[in-house]
Amino acid sequence: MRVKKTKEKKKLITDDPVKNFEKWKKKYVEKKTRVKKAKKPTSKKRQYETERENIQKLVKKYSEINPKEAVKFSDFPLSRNTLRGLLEAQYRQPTEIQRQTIGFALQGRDVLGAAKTGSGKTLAFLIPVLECLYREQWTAVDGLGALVISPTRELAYQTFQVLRKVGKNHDFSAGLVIGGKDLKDESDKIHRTNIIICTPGRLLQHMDETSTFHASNLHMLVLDEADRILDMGFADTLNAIVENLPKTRQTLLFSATQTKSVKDLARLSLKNPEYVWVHEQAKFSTPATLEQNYVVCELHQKVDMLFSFLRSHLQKKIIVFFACCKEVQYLFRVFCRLRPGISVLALHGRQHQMKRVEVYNDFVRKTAAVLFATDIAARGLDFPAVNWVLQFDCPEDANTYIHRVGRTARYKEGGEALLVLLSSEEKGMIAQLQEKKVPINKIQVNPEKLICVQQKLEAFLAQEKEQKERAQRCFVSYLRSVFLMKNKDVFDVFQLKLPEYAMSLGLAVAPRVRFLSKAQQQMSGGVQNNSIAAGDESEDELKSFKTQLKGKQAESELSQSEEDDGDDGDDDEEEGEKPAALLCGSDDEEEDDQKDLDLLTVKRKDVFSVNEDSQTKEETNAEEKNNKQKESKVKEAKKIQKRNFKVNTKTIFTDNGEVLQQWPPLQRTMIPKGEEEEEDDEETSGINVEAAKERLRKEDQEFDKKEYRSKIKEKHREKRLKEKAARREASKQRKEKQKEAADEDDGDNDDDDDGEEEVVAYLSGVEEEFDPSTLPDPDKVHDSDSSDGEDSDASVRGRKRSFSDDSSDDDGDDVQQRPVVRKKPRQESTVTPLDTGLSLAEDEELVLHLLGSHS
Ligand SMILES: Nc1ncnc2c1ncn2[C@@H]1O[C@H](COP(=O)(O)OP(=O)(O)OP(=O)(O)O)[C@@H](O)[C@H]1O
Repeated sequence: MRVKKTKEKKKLITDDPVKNFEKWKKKYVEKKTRVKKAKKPTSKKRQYETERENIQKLVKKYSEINPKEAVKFSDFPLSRNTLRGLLEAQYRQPTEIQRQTIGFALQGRDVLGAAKTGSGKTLAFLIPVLECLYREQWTAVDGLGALVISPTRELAYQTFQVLRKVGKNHDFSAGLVIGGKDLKDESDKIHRTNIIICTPGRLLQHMDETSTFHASNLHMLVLDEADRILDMGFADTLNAIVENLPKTRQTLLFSATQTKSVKDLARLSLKNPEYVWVHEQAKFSTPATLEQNYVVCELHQKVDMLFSFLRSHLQKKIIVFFACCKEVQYLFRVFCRLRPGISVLALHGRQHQMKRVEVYNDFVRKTAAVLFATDIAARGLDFPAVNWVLQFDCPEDANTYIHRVGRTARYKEGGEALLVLLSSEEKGMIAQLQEKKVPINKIQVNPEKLICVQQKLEAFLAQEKEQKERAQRCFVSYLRSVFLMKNKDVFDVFQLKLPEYAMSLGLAVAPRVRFLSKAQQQMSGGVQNNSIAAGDESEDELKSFKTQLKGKQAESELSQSEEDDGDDGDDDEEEGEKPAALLCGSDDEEEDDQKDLDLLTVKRKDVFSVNEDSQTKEETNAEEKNNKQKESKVKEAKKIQKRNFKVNTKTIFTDNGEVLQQWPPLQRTMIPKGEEEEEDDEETSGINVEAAKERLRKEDQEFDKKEYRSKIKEKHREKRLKEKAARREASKQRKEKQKEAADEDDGDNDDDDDGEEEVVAYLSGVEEEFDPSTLPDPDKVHDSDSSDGEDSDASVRGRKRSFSDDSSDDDGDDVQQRPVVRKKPRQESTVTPLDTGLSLAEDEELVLHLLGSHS
């Protein structure tokens, strides 16, 4: 049946193809328009609606989140893009802090999260950030939606990298806003950025200076290392930032050492925040996989100890923490030269941004290396597989200790930490650590295993003045950092043995540390009286020093120190005095370092000029005073010069009463003594400019005269030589003619020998007036191009040899050059005709007779 039907159909088609085509076409067009109609409007709507439906579904689930049941990230109501990002970055299961905080954050609650170092706090806030903007369907035109503030550039950079990895499937734009980068470039893009990871100083700078930048739409604010950002160092900056943010935002605070200060939290206007202390009930506040020890040693043993430690841990990845930049700078350099057998890197706040990133990436990649660092590397940095953290200098407090050691033993890995303490620091520091639940054991250093490097350092310093200056700055800077520490139970600068410490750095003598002697004076209460007596020190110095002694100031400087733009007091000082350095990441270390050796100067507390009034007044007063002083000194000097005073004169007499000058040494002049007009001027070390000019003028004249005379002499000499050569040539020609006439075989070489030296001298002396006609005939016997007497002797010797030994190989050239001469034996050329006293005819007869008788 079926076969029959198809046959009939085929027949129909073949019967009327046009009809069939029309029919098919009609059907096709109908179908196409139907599909078009059905597809076009609904597809757009559906996509939009699907997204909204998805979001609604997710939001509905928020209230059902049970952290205990969340084993995988997919157990949380997260967007598909976020889940894909996590999976692609190999994050499958949430850590404890992530499990406990993500739910609250998704629900829109303010969160205070605390968990041990290396426990995954970064993702605990980045996931809610992504979800928040996804929920709002954020786009570029909406501007800034979420803000993450980090205390250091390196940490901001690291967080930015994690965000890029996890959030790569979303369409939001993210930006890294930190100091040391091109401000203009940032300004151009910042208004289109949805998520900003930043350091506080740079963010505030944009808020102040970039007109297109505003944060009025901000939905979420995150403070990473919140306790650090909320402490005094950033207080003013943070207050200013918060003022620019909308109050309706959600705020998340994370740290391993979370603040509970109500006052701090009030500043952020948190609304009913959720406290999440993951390890509150834990026995210890540091990772369980971390082994911690400390040693007590003398200050002057520390460098040897560090070197010995490195020598015995060559295959490890180590971070060494120091108290200040200049220690890192000096010890990094000398350790590179000491070649401990492991690569040494340095990271501190005085490096240019490019260098900082380079070092950071370098250390991330390396499997065995040691990084010398200040506390800019103490918080948050996630260098993979660090085996050891060595604290060369005692940390400021227990919290700093916890963050420093937290650079190892991260996320289930193991690690070791060693703290080096001075005996004066031991009691106070260990008590603090115990209070913070840090398990730490005391171990001993084996003195026999210590490698002494002092002599090598001394040798380096003897070779390089720059290194010596670095050592001096390191010395002063360390003492200053100890001096400025708040906790005086732990840090007592007056207990330190300074000469020994200086020697351990390779210095022969301990540099003078003025702030210490002044502090001592002040402690003994004698500063007021002494300040008047000490006439050599300016009032400004004294004033700045007094301010320095005020604890509050020091505190602020120290806490400020961790910000990326500087990590010890010096850096802040640099920033304060040169705001430009903050913008371009300037590294003007030498100039600033010099100050260390001189005097401890006050650093600015309010780096961002929030409390401008009182402070700037003080500063401008001091500046004005300084300028006035400088001006008056210049004026005074000019006055002295005008009055022709003799300044700085020191006269020493010999036993015989003759005047001796020791310093400055007498300047030797070309002018004979008798000609000097103002000879007595030289007795002074001051300079009489007019007299000096006059003397220079005379010396120039004298020099010109001498030059002129020598040129004239030279010309005369040339003339004489030319004449001589011409005479010689004439006599040669005459002789040749005579010889031709007298005897064909007569030789003519002898004269040339004595003149050869002079010819050479002539050629080299006055090249421009060279006259080829003065040269000896090249066809004659001349075998030497020699230009000195010795060579010309040699040529003579060579010629003699060639005459005496024709077959000699050595003289082959001579043989070729002088075929004619060699045919004639030298003796024959000297035979003179015998004078018989007869006539020519008689002589002929006599010869014939003799020949006849002889034959
Ligand atoms: N869910 C996860 N699964 C696997 N690894 C994770 C997870 N979360 C975080 N990590 C890894 O753990 C390490 C530490 O994470 P993170 O830097 O966020 O710790 P942290 O708590 O912020 O440390 P710190 O207190 O020192 O800042 C990182 O290498 C990170 O990749």
